[in-house]
Amino acid sequence: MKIKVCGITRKEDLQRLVEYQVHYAGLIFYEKSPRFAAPKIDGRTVREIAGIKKVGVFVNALLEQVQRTILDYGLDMVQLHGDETPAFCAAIREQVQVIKAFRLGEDVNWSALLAAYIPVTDYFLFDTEAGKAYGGTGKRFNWELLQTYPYTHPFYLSGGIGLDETPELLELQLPALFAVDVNSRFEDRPGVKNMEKVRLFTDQIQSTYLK
Ligand SMILES: O=C(O)c1ccccc1NCC(=O)[C@H](O)[C@H](O)COP(=O)(O)O
Repeated sequence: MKIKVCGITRKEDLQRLVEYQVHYAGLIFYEKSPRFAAPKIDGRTVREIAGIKKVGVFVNALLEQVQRTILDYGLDMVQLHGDETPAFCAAIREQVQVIKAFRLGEDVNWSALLAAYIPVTDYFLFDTEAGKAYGGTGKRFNWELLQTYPYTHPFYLSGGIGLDETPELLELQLPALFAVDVNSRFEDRPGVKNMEKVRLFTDQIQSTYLK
């Protein structure tokens, strides 16, 4: 299982993720997020750090803004966390791989939600529906829903995952589960990661799954 740590705003945290062999670092380019990366870490700093895939997270951004940020920050992937259309995903996918995020609650109609996005994305990400918030809420959704996921299209599991969830996470038998995405449960404050918690988590995941 791959690991993504989202909400990175500091060079030192990004460097530590490389050291811990985390696969993906998420940088949030949504100005209403307390983890908005742009004012805190610049493109050159991010581009110069190798050894980890950088994922830019956007919420209903303009195509040109996403395209410009991909180049400025050397993004490997884009995660679309708002109400982006399949056509928008397809346009971004001409440049980099695309993760489309969906927020889940108690129930889901998988085909109505996802079918149109399968041909235009590389991965899905399932996060938690929590009022008007787009992400980073620290809340879990009903993981039982995942037992009914009907596709082979790979997905990231997200939403409220902390160290307490690791045993349950490691027991999940879901063939399409590709990666786990963590964020606010590994912070001292928004945008400042608690790297000791990240290290414990990566050790637990990596000792179970072959990297
Ligand atoms: O984290 C944010 O502030 C955020 C704001 C707006 C859109 C997306 C955002 N985060 C995206 C992520 O991929 C988070 O890791 C995901 O929502 C899970 O967060 P958490 O429940 O805190 O683990």
